[in-house]
Amino acid sequence: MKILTASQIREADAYTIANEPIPGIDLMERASRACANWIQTHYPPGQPVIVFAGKGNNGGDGLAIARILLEAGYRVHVAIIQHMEHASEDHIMNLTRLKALVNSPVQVVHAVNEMPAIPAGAIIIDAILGTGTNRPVSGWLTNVFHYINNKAKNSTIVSIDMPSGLMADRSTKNAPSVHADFTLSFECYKLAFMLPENADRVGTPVILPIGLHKDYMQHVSTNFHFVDRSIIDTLYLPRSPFSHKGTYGHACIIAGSYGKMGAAVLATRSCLRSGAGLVSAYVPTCGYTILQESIPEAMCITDPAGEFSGSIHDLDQLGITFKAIGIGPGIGMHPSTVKSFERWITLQRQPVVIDADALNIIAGNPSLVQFIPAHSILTPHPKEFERLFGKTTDEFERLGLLSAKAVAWNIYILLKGRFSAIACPDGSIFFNSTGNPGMATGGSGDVLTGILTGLLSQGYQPKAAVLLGAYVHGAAGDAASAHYSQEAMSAGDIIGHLGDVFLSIRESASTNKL
Ligand SMILES: NC(=O)C1=CN([C@@H]2O[C@H](COP(=O)(O)OP(=O)(O)OC[C@H]3O[C@@H](n4cnc5c(N)ncnc54)[C@H](O)[C@@H]3O)[C@@H](O)[C@H]2O)[C@@H](O)CC1
Ligand SMILES: [K+]
Repeated sequence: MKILTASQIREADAYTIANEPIPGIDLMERASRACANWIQTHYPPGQPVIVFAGKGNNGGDGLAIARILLEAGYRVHVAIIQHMEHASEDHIMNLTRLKALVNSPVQVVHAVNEMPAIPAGAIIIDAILGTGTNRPVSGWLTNVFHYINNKAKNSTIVSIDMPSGLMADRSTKNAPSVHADFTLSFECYKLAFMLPENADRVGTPVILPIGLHKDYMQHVSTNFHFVDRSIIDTLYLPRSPFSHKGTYGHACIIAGSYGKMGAAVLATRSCLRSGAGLVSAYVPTCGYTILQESIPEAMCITDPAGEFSGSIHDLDQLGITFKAIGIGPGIGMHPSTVKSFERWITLQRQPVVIDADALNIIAGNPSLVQFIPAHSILTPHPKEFERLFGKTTDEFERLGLLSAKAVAWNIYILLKGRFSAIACPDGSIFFNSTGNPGMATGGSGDVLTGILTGLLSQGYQPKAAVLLGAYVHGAAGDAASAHYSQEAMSAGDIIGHLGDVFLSIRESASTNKL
């Protein structure tokens, strides 16, 4: 799914109005009905509803939702927030329609002391500002937001299109905004929803299709995408009935050190569970028994240094042709490991997966960047990202940096998070849609490294591998949390659920082809 900017959404609205064609007021009615339906599906008519409406089209949506809910038997109170003098045309039209209803209560609020009381258990509809927000909110609106956020007990804030105060494409990290429980947003995710700085403002985003014109949506060009199932199904490569283990490549996981052999075990196991034909683990001698006993299906190559790896650079001399290599989980930062990694990276000619301490080694010696093979995949978490690329003032700036580095280094960078951001060498960014907080646990990243290496090994191109790998990793985490709970699940449980995810993708990909 494409993620559009506020101005592209305005263009999409205008294109739809002109080419469907449909009057703007009817498009607003469609959007408002989609919201009202969602509310009616989730909350019974007995609950009081308070609608806070601004003076633009977001407010117009609020007024239309109020009318539809009133007609459906809800008790609705409407407060128009006078944040500007003149109302939009469609706001005025919807106000007229609302006032035509018998006993419809409409109050105009000019100051925070005029705000209506919010009863316990109320559904608060926040339709003050939407994608038209063009500056951080200040002045008395700040107090209005504060009043709404300090809502009465058991009430729920449902923001329409955007939590008021948030800008779709710019940081409003330090500006006031409504903190929604749910944000019902039209047609597509907004960039602001993808960023951790807005997590407690957006609440749960719900995307409601409103039938914006297909031609516009197909042709509009954007750098930002949300990786949903429709993208994933097109990436999946079914295995050929005539294949053998050689078809799916020999993968190598370079991982582990004394006390961190679990990282090697997790990455190796997830690599095997992601379809590699053969998997070798390259580990220090101290990890030999651990690895062989826990994963009999994997081969094991040992580094003579003992408790850490110091001869990674000699791997190429073994005469084995690896189809894909993943390096980093648990390797540590012993000076010999650092030196050995530095030599090894200069010898690589095909895309590799680089994670954890391998990233920290590169951060400590930025001249290594020139040796990272084109289209390699780097998987930093935010701290590793900062060590590699430096600090940024907000997360929009960080996205810009992420994209610029992926272009400059000609690589894929997967920045881990709730919606992991995957930057591609062409500058585009894909946000992964799966995963949950239960995955914020030791070893989860090692599992991802193994999955990515396994996918590369069996012939996925790096872009397909990183998009599919991130999705599968998150989806297996979701399945694990459904089974064990977010608290009790561990990284190994993610591996345990990879099978369910591959089965389900295989099934829907083959159904789509019928
Ligand atoms: N155009 C269309 O056809 C549709 C628009 N829709 C709704 O229209 C919304 C966009 O409407 P508008 O473009 O009228 O904009 P908004 O309703 O978001 O904002 C209204 C006005 O508030 C003012 N404003 C901006 N920032 C402010 C700030 N920080 N403090 C105080 N005032 C500020 C601006 O003058 C802005 O035009 C969408 O979010 C969506 O809810 C939907 O009804 C779907 C269809
Ligand atoms: K809003």
